[in-house]
Amino acid sequence: MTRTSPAETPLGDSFHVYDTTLRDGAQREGITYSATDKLAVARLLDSVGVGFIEGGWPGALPKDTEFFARAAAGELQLRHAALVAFGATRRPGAKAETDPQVRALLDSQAPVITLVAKSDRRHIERALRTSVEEAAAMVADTVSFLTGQGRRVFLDAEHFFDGYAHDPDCALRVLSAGVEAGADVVVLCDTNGGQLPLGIAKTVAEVVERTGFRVGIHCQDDTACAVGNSVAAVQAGATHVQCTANGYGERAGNADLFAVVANLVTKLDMPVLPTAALSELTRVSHALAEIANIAPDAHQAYVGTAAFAHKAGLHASAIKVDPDLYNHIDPATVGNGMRVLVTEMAGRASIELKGKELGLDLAGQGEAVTRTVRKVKELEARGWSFEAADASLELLLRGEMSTPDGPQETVSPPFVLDSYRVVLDHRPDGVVISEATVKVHVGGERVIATAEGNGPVHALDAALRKALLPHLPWLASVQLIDYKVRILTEQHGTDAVTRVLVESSDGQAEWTTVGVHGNIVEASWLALCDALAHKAMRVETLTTH
Ligand SMILES: CC(=O)SCCNC(=O)CCNC(=O)[C@H](O)C(C)(C)COP(=O)(O)OP(=O)(O)OC[C@H]1O[C@@H](n2cnc3c(N)ncnc32)[C@H](O)[C@@H]1OP(=O)(O)O
Ligand SMILES: CC(=O)C(=O)O
Repeated sequence: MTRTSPAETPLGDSFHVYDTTLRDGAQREGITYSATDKLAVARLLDSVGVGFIEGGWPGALPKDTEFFARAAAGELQLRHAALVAFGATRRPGAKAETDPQVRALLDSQAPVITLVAKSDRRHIERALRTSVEEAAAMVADTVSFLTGQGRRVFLDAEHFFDGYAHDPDCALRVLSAGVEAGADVVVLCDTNGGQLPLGIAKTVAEVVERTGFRVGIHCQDDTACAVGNSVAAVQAGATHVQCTANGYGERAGNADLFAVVANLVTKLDMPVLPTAALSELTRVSHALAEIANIAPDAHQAYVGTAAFAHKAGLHASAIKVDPDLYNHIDPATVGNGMRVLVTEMAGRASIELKGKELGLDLAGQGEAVTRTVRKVKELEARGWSFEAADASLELLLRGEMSTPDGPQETVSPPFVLDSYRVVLDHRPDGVVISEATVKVHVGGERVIATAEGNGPVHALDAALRKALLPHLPWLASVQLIDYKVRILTEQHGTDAVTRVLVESSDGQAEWTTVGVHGNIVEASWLALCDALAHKAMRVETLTTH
């Protein structure tokens, strides 16, 4: 693996998208990548065409050493990116060629090496306990040793912005030492993440003008401005931007790769990724969250599942006319999609758009739409919530729709409840068992069934299945895959109501239903009944069309 610059990317070596998920991203609390995870992350990052992938710090972390060894042995074939090893310069007073950490960088066989160097006088004197002259010599010696060995070298100037504000000559001296010794890019790091966009832009522009060096940017997110700071730096002249997937990183994180590149491409018209890659961003962001074992952030800009989800009725009414009126870009550009949420904030347009999303023909259904809006608002005021329960909403809307002949098209329930009873049995041996009996009318018969379960809802579900299965064979494929309970104390003070969301699957589709009641078992029952009614409706639609 000898590539030292990005391949097959529109801007080639003139602009660098540099990813440090595997080094700085791994510094986030809660992330621990194995070497195998790292290889998988690198492949995904390469698939979206980032120019450089910083794999870690060989010699400092055994897993990183293993990652580079496995990459060099052929386990990592990168199509676009060049692989980078990260590490520190030689120690004060040492020789670069014999410093074990510098040797480990060389041994990693990475074609590109990023060296971190302190550029703030206070850090040099207090943390490194050395002089500015020696700090510059540490940089110069290490860069020239590594470039002499045929490696491309970038220099991460740690604490640059704070250091430049405190003592600009010292900060620039460190940069000059790197460039004069052969470093290609000096990366100005906002290590403490305390900067704001205007300040970043001013300093970057000033450094570019004063030095003429190729400048990169590395922003931490401690002011929640890492993405804005990175974009501002690029606008001010930086041609190398360091980011991490989903903004993973130490403390509050780093600049989010996906937001930074999407901003550069869609707002500044800079083709920093291969053309086809942009529409892969959402998929890759979620896949990387999976490997990091972190739930994807639904509200993440561009790639979150809620990034283009519209809840307010006024928004929906304009979106009905033209989605561009409330979307800052076409969501498909980044591989995402638009959704309309139906809640108490819905208006008629929200229901019309949701109906379209659900494949319902609402032409001539103006009254049904109005009634549905009213019902949703009334129900939500009592604790129901439809935004995550499309299946219950669809049943409600269909229930309000008229047929061409006039009468309402009621969604015929697959069974009619006579009664149910649940008892809890605390046995002498301490085992607690629930037992449920259901009495239902199904297929023209009255059926009674009893079953046990480890909780009341489990027992109820088991008894209902027992009663219905002989009459509704499709039930065998329906599984309850998620069950969420929320106690809504705010609704009635001490008289709390319970909201239950049930997610079901038949192996092909997944759907969510909701039930609300003062009693948790009844709330669960209502959600369960909607789940079966929704499946029955789909079975009926399939058999009648
Ligand atoms: C801003 C950033 O995020 S940079 C990336 C930081 N990442 C990490 O620290 C993760 C990996 N780190 C490690 O595994 C360990 O800290 C190691 C292997 C690098 C060093 O471990 P140790 O030798 O035990 O030293 P320790 O971590 O206590 O202190 C770091 C040493 O490096 C020195 N140092 C710090 N920055 C630099 C630098 N840019 N160049 C050279 N030396 C440096 C410190 O002065 C300190 O020296 P000292 O041991 O003489 O006091
Ligand atoms: C190099 C780096 O990670 C920083 O300065 O924040």
